[in-house]
Amino acid sequence: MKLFDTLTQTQKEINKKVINIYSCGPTIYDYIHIGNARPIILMDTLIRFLESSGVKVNFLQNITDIDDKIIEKALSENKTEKEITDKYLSAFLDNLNKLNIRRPNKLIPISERILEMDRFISKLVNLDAAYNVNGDVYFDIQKFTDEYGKLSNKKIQDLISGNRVEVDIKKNNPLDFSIWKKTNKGVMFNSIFGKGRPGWHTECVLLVDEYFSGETIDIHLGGIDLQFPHHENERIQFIAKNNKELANIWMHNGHLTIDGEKMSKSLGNVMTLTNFLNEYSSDILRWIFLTTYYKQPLNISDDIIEQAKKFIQKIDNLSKKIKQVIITEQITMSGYIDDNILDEFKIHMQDDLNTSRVLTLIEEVLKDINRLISLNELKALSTKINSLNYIFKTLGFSMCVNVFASEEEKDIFWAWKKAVSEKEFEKADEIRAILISKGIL
Ligand SMILES: Nc1ncnc2c1ncn2[C@@H]1O[C@H](COP(=O)(O)OP(=O)(O)OP(=O)(O)O)[C@@H](O)[C@H]1O
Ligand SMILES: [Zn+2]
Repeated sequence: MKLFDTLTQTQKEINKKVINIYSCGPTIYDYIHIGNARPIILMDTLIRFLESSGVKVNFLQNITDIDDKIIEKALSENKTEKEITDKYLSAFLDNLNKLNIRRPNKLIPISERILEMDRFISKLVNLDAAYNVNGDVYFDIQKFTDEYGKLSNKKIQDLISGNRVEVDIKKNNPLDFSIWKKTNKGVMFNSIFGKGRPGWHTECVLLVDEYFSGETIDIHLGGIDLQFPHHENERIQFIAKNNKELANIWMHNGHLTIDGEKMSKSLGNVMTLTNFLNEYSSDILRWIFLTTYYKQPLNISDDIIEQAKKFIQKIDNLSKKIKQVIITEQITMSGYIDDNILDEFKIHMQDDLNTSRVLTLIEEVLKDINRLISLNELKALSTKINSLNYIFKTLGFSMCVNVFASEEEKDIFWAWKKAVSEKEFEKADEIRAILISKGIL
């Protein structure tokens, strides 16, 4: 399949039997918002599709449980960092369950890798790619001027003269970034450099390096806001240590916006995922994300939520209709799938996850299904419905169209018909309520 790579700004072919993937995980100091769910659902869609095509996926994700934001929150709430991270990690995992996310093969809290971090940073220092200033360790950009800035298409000189970086007298160069931070505040760890804690950019690259044994991985994913400096800094450390690219494909999702602005904790315009899922559903959020090319910004609005609700309602109504057809026409659905529909689905997904085109395909299949029902051409019905259900499952939706009616359901349905025809309206109403609760009417 083809996926867009930020580094080369091209669509790259990726056709392997085993695919290694890394995605930057959350910093667990607060509930995640629906913007944070965009890379999560994007990754889930990609992995589900790859696995449905027989690819073995090794998916690694970190949990940033050491960070200044966590320390600040712990201090402000008079709690330990662990109390904060335990609370938000369990909320995050609960969110993943409710979103029906295929779990990473490995989900590693960085606090479990401090020894390895020490070794990784020492290696960079020994290679002269980093330097220690009284217990603060910095990456030395000056040694990598050929490579630094390539991922985000920035020139080192522009970055310095653009005054985008704070001046720190301990650094050789204003762009050098902290990889081990000496500290006397908040949680800290022993290292050969003294007490401190790791820098965020090193957390991710260390895990990639360790878990995938220093080999270039296939896909690295994160939101576009992480492209610079976070991913640039991950990449340069990997190159410094291994003399090879970190990832073959750098995937970046566009922002979820609200009133045209990035949804972000710092701007205070967030809707937490928990609240969204309480009010709407995981299927509604998935549908909304699928409407737009993942690299484009996507604005969340009442309007798009309404459209999503209508879609889900349409599937629900169809499901009921099919169940009634199965009962009244006494048909049994086959297990066959329409290969043409599946082929088309695959072609769109292989085209850099052209999910909006997949939604159009779904609408076409729905039209076909309704046409077959109105013409009473029931033989071809099951292959269409099975194909639709296959697509829903592969995209991680929990909804599907009924293809079966139990004997009990059939009996209740006919009892209702009988009550209606015999004008026993009270009884008919009672049975009708049962049929509604069973999703038949
Ligand atoms: N509005 C958004 N739309 C899409 N992706 C986003 C959005 N905000 C954050 N992300 C992505 O979510 C993932 C987790 O990011 P991170 O933990 O840095 O977010 P955050 O600190 O909560 O962001 P913020 O403080 O801006 O709300 C990253 O891949 C990031 O790019
Ligand atoms: Zn990262």
